[in-house]
Amino acid sequence: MTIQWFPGHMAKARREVTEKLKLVDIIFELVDARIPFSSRNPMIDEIIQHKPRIVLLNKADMADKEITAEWIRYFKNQGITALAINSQAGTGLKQIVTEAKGLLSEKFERLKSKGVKPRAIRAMIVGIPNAGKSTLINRLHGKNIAKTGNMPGVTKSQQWIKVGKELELLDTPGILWPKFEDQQVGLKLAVTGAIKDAILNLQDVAVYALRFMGNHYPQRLEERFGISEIPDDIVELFDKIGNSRGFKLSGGDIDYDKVSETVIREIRGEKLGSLSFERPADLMAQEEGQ
Ligand SMILES: Nc1nc2c(ncn2[C@@H]2O[C@H](COP(=O)(O)OP(=O)(O)OP(=O)(O)O)[C@@H](O)[C@H]2O)c(=O)[nH]1
Repeated sequence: MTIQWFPGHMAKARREVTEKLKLVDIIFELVDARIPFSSRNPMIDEIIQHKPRIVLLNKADMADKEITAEWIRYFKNQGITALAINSQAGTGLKQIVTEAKGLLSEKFERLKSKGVKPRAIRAMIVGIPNAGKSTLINRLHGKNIAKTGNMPGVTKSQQWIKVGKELELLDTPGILWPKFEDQQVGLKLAVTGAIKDAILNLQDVAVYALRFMGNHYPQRLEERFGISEIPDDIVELFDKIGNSRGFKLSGGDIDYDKVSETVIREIRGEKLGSLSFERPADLMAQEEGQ
């Protein structure tokens, strides 16, 4: 799904999430484990206020395991429970209910002492487009839910999806916008496939991706593209990859678009392994510099 985020759309998205907040006990904030900072909504704390939440680092199968563990510690230090999950394969999902029960135990005890009958925990998933919200809902539900398209004149009421006996999930997730004004964030969203290729220049995204790989995973870059040494000059690096793969235009020049498209496709397709584009240390350094 592509959403053009204009102020009106952002206000509407926020209103929708705020409305639904009243219905739930807890929020499951879904982010991309490869970019847990850039794939969050910049106003999430303000929007969900003091509602209990669990951050779900989704697509953990595509991220660097050690860095995901660092992110879990980073959130924990902020008093936020974070879990690594893979919604596609369904791994890590059982833990969600366990953690939610723990976080809500006091509230439910209080309700019980007031004589309220025990009930399932009510939750809602929120996240930016492409975070994996539908995949997670389908996984938790255990079977595919038919997507209801836009039907003019039909008001869609909220539906609860039962996840075992202990959890009820709103069938429609809250979709919030990413922090796209920041160019670095935009590049990270592009390289992980969260925003449409047409929005950013392909070569810009490839430059970002190659620099990142050169700094953090040089060996994988060398091995994948059959190059012996990574030059400092980015054009030289494009040339080396182009030559190694034989991406030439008819006049013999390197086809930079083909290099760009290939680099991005292969990174997204995990041909260069599991990658994390953000580390908590980068974020903390950024915060200190402000
Ligand atoms: N490898 C991997 N892919 C995933 C995972 N979760 C979701 N995906 C893929 O990510 C893409 C986006 O997933 P969706 O469930 O459509 O994301 P969404 O958040 O509902 O997206 P919008 O409808 O745009 O808001 C799909 O191609 C999924 O197959 C995961 O844990 N691991």
